[in-house]
Amino acid sequence: MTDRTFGGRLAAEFAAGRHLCVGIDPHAPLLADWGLADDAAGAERMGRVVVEAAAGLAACVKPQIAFFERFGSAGFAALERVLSDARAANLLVIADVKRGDIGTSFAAYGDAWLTPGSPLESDAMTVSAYQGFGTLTGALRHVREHGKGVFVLAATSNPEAREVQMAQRMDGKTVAAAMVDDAAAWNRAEAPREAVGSVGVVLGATLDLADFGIDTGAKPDGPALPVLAPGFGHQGGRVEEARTLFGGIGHALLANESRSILAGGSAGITERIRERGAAIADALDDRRA
Ligand SMILES: O=C(O)c1cc(=O)[nH]c(=O)n1[C@@H]1O[C@H](COP(=O)(O)O)[C@@H](O)[C@H]1O
Repeated sequence: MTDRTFGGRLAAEFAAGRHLCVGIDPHAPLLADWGLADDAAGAERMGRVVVEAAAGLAACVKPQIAFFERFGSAGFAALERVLSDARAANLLVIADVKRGDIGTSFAAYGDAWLTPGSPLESDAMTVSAYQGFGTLTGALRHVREHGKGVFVLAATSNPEAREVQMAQRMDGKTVAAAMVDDAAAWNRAEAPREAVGSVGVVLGATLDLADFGIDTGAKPDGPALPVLAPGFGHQGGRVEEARTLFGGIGHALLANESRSILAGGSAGITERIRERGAAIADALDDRRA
């Protein structure tokens, strides 16, 4: 295990009992709730307050880029300042960008979000491999060379996902299970001695993963597979059920909550993060990687 890899840094968070990922999703109604304008300055203020509150309590933050992107260049400038605060606070950042494209174009997305020193530098990004796992090569270079991470969409929390993600790939696996297997295989091949891999998957906390052909019975061979699990809180998933939901695949689980933590204004946000962090840590008590 090394803190020069994303997986190593995740392992350190888990060892400290931190499994919570706090979403930074400046929805218009939430900004109103916080007494903030629905503009780039409002989104920046929310982001920076969340970063300050999450430092030391959560494993990571996950800015949802769409809520910044809607303000154009001002939104990206705001996001850069949020990311810079998070780096200064030593908080892991997963950029929720869900990028995917043909390999050459996708590589530019990887460069934007994962190059050390880039204005948008993050520790990990969410990616879509529905154009083929091989298109991810450009981002995987940053995983290998710069200790970055990626989370590949596998079984997402939204109900519309089933028709695509339950479909069969040419090898007979469901698309969702194929993403899980390809991510785990990359970690086994590239970092066999790491306790936790640097390539993870997104699995919704609102799902029965067996429906998607995903085996939750046993821990996959090799490094533990990082699982970013949105869908807790507002979408109905309960952290108290995390072990039942993820079983053997949940050895390196990051539970994301956004609206359930952000709702209610800025007052009390530290307490809400502390409480949600304790709830997920309790639920996974014997699961520390
Ligand atoms: O990749 C994601 O983060 C993601 C995948 C998924 O399957 N479901 C999902 O809700 N998300 C994101 O996770 C966050 C969930 O927000 P809340 O429902 O407010 O907790 C949003 O930013 C979503 O875009």
